[in-house]
Amino acid sequence: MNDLSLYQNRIVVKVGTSTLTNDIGQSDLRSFDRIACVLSDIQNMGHEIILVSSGAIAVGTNKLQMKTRPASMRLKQAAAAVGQCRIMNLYDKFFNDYDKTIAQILLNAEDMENEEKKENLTNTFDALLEMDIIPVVNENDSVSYTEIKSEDRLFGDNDMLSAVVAILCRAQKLVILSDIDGFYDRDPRLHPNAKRIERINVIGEEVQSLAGGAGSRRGTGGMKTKLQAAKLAAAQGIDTIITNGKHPSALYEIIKGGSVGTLFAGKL
Ligand SMILES: Nc1ncnc2c1ncn2[C@@H]1O[C@H](COP(=O)(O)OP(=O)(O)O)[C@@H](O)[C@H]1O
Ligand SMILES: N[C@@H](CCC(=O)OP(=O)(O)O)C(=O)O
Repeated sequence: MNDLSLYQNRIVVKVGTSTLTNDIGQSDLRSFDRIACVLSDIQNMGHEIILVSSGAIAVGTNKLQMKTRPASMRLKQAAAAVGQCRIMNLYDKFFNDYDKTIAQILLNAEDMENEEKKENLTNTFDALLEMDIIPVVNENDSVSYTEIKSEDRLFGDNDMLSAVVAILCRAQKLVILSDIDGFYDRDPRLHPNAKRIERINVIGEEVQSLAGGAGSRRGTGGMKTKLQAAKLAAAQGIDTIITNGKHPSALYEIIKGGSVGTLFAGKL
């Protein structure tokens, strides 16, 4: 393949905190299991899968029996360090049930700014995928937590991280599993009559004005960062689909090119 083409069978799937934890902040084990099952099955169908997973801070907060998400950066980073172990342990357990091997990759914005590091990362992803291993990616929160620090959140949200990974790995599709069925003409939590939009070809100002912030205490970024991510991916020809993480079986339709959630069409 030449340098600009995409791997037709390569998919990056991003899953948010609100899909991996329940309303009282505990790990949603059924959700971990469903995601592991569908991704393993899709890999068995010949697709290459990269999973970008949030959840480290929320799961760490719970494991440390902190009553609420910590406010200080040092405690958030400590919670992330604890929670990252826990989520990898859960993924390992569930993927193992489906006979799959996973690998952990933790990244920071700086890793993307350095050509040598980028090349090392690409080589690692390619080698893992060649061996049918499913990489599980998160931001390396304990080293630099840009989500807390950066005002514009250009990299610091895992929505953006998933787009950056999709571009780095030249994936054909980016699927963002959220706590909502897709992108609506208004935030459905605030406007019950909001309508889901099936397809968006251009992410201009008009579309951006429809996006609100996070819908739950557990999610961060909301639709704003998902649009930023979709826009970044679209510019490299990558399709982004936003759909509900409670029903990851939607991925079967998505790989067939069916209409699920909201499609942001990639355009070069
Ligand atoms: N136009 C919109 N369409 C759909 N959801 C929206 C929109 N604007 C804001 N939202 C909010 O974005 C939330 C999803 O983002 P987020 O809270 O970051 O969750 P997650 O971590 O699961 O991705 C929804 O629950 C919803 O309340
Ligand atoms: N790196 C952080 C995730 C931050 C984040 O973007 O969360 P989310 O909005 O749930 O995708 C963590 O693992 O807790």
